[in-house]
Amino acid sequence: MLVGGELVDARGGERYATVSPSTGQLLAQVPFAQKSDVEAAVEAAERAFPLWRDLPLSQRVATLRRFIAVLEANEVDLALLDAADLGSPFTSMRSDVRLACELLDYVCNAAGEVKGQTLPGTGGNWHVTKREPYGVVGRIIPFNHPLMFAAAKIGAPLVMGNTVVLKVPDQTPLSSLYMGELIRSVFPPGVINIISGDGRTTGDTLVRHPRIKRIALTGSVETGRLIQRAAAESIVKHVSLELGGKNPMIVFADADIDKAVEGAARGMNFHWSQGQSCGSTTRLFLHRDIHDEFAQRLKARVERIVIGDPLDPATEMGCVVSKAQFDKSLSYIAIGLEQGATCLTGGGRPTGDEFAEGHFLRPTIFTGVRNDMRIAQEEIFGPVLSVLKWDDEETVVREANQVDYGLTAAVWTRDINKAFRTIDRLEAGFVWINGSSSHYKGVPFGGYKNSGVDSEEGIEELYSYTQLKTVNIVLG
Ligand SMILES: NC(=O)C1=CN([C@@H]2O[C@H](COP(=O)(O)OP(=O)(O)OC[C@H]3O[C@@H](n4cnc5c(N)ncnc54)[C@H](O)[C@@H]3O)[C@@H](O)[C@H]2O)C=CC1
Ligand SMILES: O=Cc1ccc(S(=O)(=O)O)cc1
Repeated sequence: MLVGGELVDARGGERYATVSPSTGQLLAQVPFAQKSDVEAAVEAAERAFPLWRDLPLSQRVATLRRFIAVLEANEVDLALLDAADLGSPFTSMRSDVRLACELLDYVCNAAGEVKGQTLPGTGGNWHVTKREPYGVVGRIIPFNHPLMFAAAKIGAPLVMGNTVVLKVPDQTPLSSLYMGELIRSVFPPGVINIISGDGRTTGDTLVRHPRIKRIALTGSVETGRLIQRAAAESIVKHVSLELGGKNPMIVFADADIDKAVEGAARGMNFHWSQGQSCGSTTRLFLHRDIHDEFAQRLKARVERIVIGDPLDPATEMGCVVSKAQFDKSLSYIAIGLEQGATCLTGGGRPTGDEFAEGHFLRPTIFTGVRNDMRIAQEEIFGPVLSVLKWDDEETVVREANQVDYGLTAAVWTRDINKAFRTIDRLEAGFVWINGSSSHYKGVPFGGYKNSGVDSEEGIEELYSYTQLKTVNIVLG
């Protein structure tokens, strides 16, 4: 782990194993941070804060640019670690490293735009606002895009003058820990601290720390709720949450079918993460007139996806991260069948000796899904797509909204009026018209309803790592 500029173990020597999801082999024993280790990381971040805060913005930006250069120079190694630890394809993990660099580049460019205001004077007085960092920020990330989240999600708090304690994912810690080694000499000691461990001890201690006012989580709804409660039991905190999704993609009969079939396959992120991305469009609403043809074309499309060894550059889809995620997907496949849906393709492990040891699953499509079925309501976080048939606009919008989540949604039509009418009524924070899956530089991403609080990736994220101070200059 990286604490106060030093590479350290847990003080008591506690470690846990991280295992390859594609072969079952032990990859490494990594430090398991206990309460005293979290305390040490927070103290190091507190010590580093005044100097980092007082650096001119240009110097903080220059430091982040050196960080980007280190990531770029180590793209292959970082991507290999993620492919080995997570099971996603090496080529996708290379693009994750580049995405992290792009997101960091945006943060560097946008930082100067985070400004205060001058307000109309009262009685000759002046009133100005300024933005100040919080101090130490606690940043907690999930397993599914390990390096991308570890690198990109520390950009905004750091550039705004905060120091950070980053809690890396339990299941996929290797790339984040290696990143700590690589950036040790880039940042002044204690500005960025990187700790590994679990949620219950390591994460919870960070969340409850009485001198951390600002906590940010990317993770599940369940963890988001636990964190809101734990934070509130400690002090009053600013908690931002990027959580799960059960995201609808609505295809009208007039859509460009070739593009929409590709959009549905890409929207599931089979290629990027075996469906383990919270923005995945996992509920596909097809208009009755195009349903059968669309479903057949999508089946053919996903059956062409090359499943294989995550380390092989030719692999398009790897395996899911753990036995727990594998079993979860299989149990939802069983539930889908039990509740009367039809498995159009997939439904289990691919055949072949090379898939016997790993957590490999075929891309799975269910048709005949009703909106009240569990596979239409609950986040599976695996390669399982639910297809629902629709007839009228009002019903499809109601059903699309009839879930507890509200992260992303997609609408496919050639009619701009239909498109806007529909997106205006969809309860989701990030909506595509004739698109899916993509994130765009500087464009905010965040959820409605149980999918989160606040947004990231746009200027609002930078503001969210500042607190507002109003200064009254009394002249009158
Ligand atoms: N909205 C978004 O941008 C994204 C959301 N996600 C969501 O993340 C979930 C999958 O990732 P997982 O790693 O399984 O999520 P998770 O919620 O189990 O864990 C996420 C992180 O929170 C930590 N954690 C767990 N319990 C904690 C506690 N009580 N206190 C403090 N920290 C705790 C974990 O150690 C881990 O580092 C899915 O629900 C997915 O939708 C994933 C990626 C992006
Ligand atoms: O920052 C880019 C980003 C954020 C979230 C996701 S997903 O939620 O896992 O889809 C992907 C990329």
